Amino acid sequence: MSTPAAVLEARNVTMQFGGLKALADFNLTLLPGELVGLIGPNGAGKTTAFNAITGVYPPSAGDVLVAGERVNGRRPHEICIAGVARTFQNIRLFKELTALDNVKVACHHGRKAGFAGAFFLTPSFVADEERITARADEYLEVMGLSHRRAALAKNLPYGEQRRLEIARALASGPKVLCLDEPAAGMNASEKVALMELIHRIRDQFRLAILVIEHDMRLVMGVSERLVVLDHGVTISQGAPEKVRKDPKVIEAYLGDSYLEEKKIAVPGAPTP
Ligand SMILES: Nc1ncnc2c1ncn2[C@@H]1O[C@H](COP(=O)(O)OP(=O)(O)OP(=O)(O)O)[C@@H](O)[C@H]1O
Repeated sequence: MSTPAAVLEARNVTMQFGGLKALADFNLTLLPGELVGLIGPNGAGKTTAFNAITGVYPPSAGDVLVAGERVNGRRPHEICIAGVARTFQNIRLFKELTALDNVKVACHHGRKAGFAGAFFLTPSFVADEERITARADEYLEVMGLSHRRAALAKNLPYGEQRRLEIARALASGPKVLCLDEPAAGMNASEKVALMELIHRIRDQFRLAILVIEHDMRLVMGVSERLVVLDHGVTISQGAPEKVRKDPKVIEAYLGDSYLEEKKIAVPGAPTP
């Protein structure tokens, strides 16, 4: 049985690459409107969790459900249609297209107009096209990019390219938005502004958002709940103030020397 109203569920999802278990028995339930941070040191399995959820790799074991529907084995675009959109750690825009066209491409999801409509510019095709342009403009506005609508994606400053990726993800009309390090490469004030923006789009579109972010202070400030991975294993989860004090999290991030220095006992660890 799926949890009522959950928009996304991962149940015991495991990703095995040869001898490496990059993700082990990963469980996650996202409700509409929840903003959850997925954190952990380098190589912890965060992107692997995203890849398993969004169909980049089919999970080696376990299930992924979108709005109660099992989506294991579906292709990424099919999972996107089911309601999960994502951005990537390395920006993946159509660099030679304008900002507007980058968003319009995503707005075309599920569009029925065929070749004939496009070739003969039938009235319904033109009306459809206008509606899509208007929608794409709205997403650009939400992300503060209206002034860049005609600019080629490759010519946008880095921070704006990241915001354009989010605009494009929003344009597919998702229930769940997975953001892989959306603030990477930004300066401190850009990061804070982006996190405020992520909060706003969550409220405006009533989205569930799962965000990977390395900046602990930032992600703790923006998320209502955190899930912490280390070596593919979920070592802690809960409210940021609880996770922040969890010795297992401190140990994973900072190593034993920090714990010894601060005299913090790790549950389950042998006493010296
Ligand atoms: N396609 C793959 N084939 C083999 N190993 C992989 C593959 N993808 C990821 N891994 C390995 O799985 C582990 C988890 O990687 P992953 O990228 O998910 O970590 P991460 O938490 O996102 O790290 P980072 O914060 O550095 O991006 C790493 O050891 C990585 O080398």
